[in-house]
Amino acid sequence: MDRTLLKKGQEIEVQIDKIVFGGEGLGRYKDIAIFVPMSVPGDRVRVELISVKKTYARGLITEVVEAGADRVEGGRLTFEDFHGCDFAMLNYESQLKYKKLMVDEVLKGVGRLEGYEIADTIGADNPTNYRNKIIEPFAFKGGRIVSGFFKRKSHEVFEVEENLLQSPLANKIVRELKDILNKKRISVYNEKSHRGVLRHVMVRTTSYNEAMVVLIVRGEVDKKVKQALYELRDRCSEIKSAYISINNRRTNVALGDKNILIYGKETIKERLFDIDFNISPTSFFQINLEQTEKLYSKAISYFDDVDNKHIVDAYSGAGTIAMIMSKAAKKVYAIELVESATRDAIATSRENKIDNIEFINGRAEEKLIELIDGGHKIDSIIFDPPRKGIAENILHKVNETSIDEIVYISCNPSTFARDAGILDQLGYKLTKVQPVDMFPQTSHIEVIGKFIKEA
Ligand SMILES: C[S@@+](CC[C@H](N)C(=O)[O-])C[C@H]1O[C@@H](n2cnc3c(N)ncnc32)[C@H](O)[C@@H]1O
Repeated sequence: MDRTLLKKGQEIEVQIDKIVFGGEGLGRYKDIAIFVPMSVPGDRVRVELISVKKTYARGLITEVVEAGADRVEGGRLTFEDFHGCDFAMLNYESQLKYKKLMVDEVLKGVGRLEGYEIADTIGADNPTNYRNKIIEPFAFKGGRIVSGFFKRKSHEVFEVEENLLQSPLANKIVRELKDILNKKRISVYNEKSHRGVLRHVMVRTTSYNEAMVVLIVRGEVDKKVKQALYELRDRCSEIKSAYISINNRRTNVALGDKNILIYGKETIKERLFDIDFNISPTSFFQINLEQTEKLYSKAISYFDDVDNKHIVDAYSGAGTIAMIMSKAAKKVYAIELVESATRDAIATSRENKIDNIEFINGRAEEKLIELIDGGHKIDSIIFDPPRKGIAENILHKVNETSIDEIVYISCNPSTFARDAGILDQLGYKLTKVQPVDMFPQTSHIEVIGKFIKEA
């Protein structure tokens, strides 16, 4: 078919055949691939085309003509209807099923891998209100300060009364904060003019029902903004730590360079495996506590034997995995780039009298190489890098050693698949893969892989 027959803005009817990596449904119109966000296999949908390319087009649903079996009921159609959750149109069991299929597909497609065992996705008992950290942008709309999430592919803020993924405590704090800010009539940052004050709010909540609030502003520590945080504490006694973060840059990154403690403690604590971990505003901490316990247990079970071993925890964040493994290991090296995270980890280890971890602050691509070049004994490595994956020089360096076991946790299956492909070429075979649903209602998925060097 001549694709020029398709035009942006046109409405067509499509049968959805599958969900592809990234979470969109895929169907065909004549011989053109049509990607349809928020659709499920078996759906027959009317879509309005929002872009038309040479070999494919993308359309947004205007009507579900016939619903696929995995679709939830309730007549909701859009990303906004589902509070910005791009997988919430699927019932929960099906989310888990498609996540496993997506991981498998990307391992075969990107990594060209085969011969591994892939387990069913580990699901959550609580697939809503699980997030312990939220960051919401502010906007000024209809004469009011609002906050929420950005609409799909736009910078227009969409507000919801009770966010589906946030903890009830975070929902309450954000609601009270907006009420206070509206009464104080503090200006909202405008990214075009680079003027105005309020940019984002970040709230971390814990299983102790405590919270940290970080108000991110342009300018300086203003009296009115400070006052707003004090009034917020009067309304929400759960807040144990409050910061103002100054972000004067033209950037999409929320947190600024200067984070100033306004009241309370510098860190809040969260408990995992009987350890209370310190968390600063800028330190990484997994956002879903229930699933983190399952993720770490499974990852650690992938090691043949930890007892008395020398382990590297590369990309170690606030030191969670290192500290859990230190109970059985002889020594753990914890390598982390962000200074506050290393500082938090050191404080946690002291408070818990853990003395067999060496905390190394710096880039894994330099510090791990130094460890290896320094001749330190290393039996196994656990990697848990950010979305961009592991720097390639690390994988080549590891290959020069006698380390024959690697466990790799990833929040991005496509870079995981790329790195697994490189490891495969080096002789490290991917033997087992475990998808873990850290992000229910969204198409994001965490994976754990075990690699063994062939003798
Ligand atoms: C996905 S988090 C994992 C943290 C930790 N393992 C956990 O489960 O909480 C990735 C961590 O890698 C850190 N990081 C990012 N780039 C890095 C680099 N080049 N070298 C070392 N750490 C890095 C981030 O600051 C973050 O703490």
